[in-house]
Amino acid sequence: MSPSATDSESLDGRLLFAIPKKGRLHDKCLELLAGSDIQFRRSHRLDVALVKNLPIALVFLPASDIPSFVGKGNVNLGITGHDVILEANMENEVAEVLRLGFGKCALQVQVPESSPFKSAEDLAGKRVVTSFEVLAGKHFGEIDSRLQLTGDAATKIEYVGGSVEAACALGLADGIVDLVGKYKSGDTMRAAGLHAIATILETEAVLIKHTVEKNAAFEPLIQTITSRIAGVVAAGKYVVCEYNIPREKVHDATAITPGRRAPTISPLEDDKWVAVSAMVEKKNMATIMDNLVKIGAEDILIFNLDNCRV
Ligand SMILES: Nc1ncnc2c1ncn2[C@@H]1O[C@H](COP(=O)(O)OP(=O)(O)OP(=O)(O)O)[C@@H](O)[C@H]1O
Ligand SMILES: O=P(O)(O)OC[C@H]1O[C@H](OP(=O)(O)OP(=O)(O)O)[C@H](O)[C@@H]1O
Repeated sequence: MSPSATDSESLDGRLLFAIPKKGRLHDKCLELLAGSDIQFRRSHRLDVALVKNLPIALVFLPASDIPSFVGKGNVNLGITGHDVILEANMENEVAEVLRLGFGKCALQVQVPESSPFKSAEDLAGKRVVTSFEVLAGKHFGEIDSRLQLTGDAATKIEYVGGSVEAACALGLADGIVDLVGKYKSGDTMRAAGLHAIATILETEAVLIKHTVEKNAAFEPLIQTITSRIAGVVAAGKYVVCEYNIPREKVHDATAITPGRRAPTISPLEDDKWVAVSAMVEKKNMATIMDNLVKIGAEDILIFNLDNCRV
């Protein structure tokens, strides 16, 4: 009989890799796994999936539980938000191996547009609702102690599991602490008639590993997985830019497209011209092309990368 993911013996010798089972990070994690050629089939409703081509088992968990699973060594590796690591107080138990460039958002203090409170200090002593009671508690704890607000005068932090943005309209809170997406950011906040008055933390998804020796035997496999995932992340971040430029402009061209180490410069049949090839950050692509045109570059081409190791 072939091993099943529910058969705990089949997990022996496998590195356990925790993946968010739903929510904002889930789909991006599946893209990373596919790009890293980590092949698996997850049976309906099962939260453990054996990887077919590597000695790994994927464990699908809520993003907020992953820091403590990794921190306590129940799983070896995981992907989650930097914010939830701090919220779980696991920053000393897990090592952040790689930033993944998605799940970018900010944990912000928000109040109704019409609120008289203009800063987190104004809100101190009032009612604050959040899913991040540790981080919000630390933030307002510091303000309270600075403003000497103690006992009944201290800020009242109340936990809710979701839909935090509704708390002010429902009369439960004077302000909230919640995440605001970095791209197309603030839709939820604006729809709820709120605006941000302070930022507690900027965060993105990270690859994390257990810090203690429990991982020693898996270290070579962790290196392989990290290198593959880093390749997928870099391939999403960079494009290759190729163009022709008069030879006397090579110096200017190199300043515009320095590449990661140096641009590749190749001769053309016309010896007054050279071809240049360099990796550039996707987000700067349009400006770089504008600047190349200005110095006389021609035939500028941009190529997406499927994968890379840089
Ligand atoms: N709007 C957003 N834009 C980008 N990243 C986000 C956003 N909201 C949350 N994240 C990131 O995704 C992580 C998981 O958030 P998400 O709301 O998906 O949680 P979840 O595990 O689905 O929880 P829930 O049980 O509340 O649905 C957050 O900790 C944060 O790092
Ligand atoms: O700035 P935006 O892109 O609008 O995203 C922000 C919202 O996303 C998250 O909640 P999510 O939608 O995951 O659901 P939740 O309220 O159940 O946590 C977060 O808690 C905000 O409410």
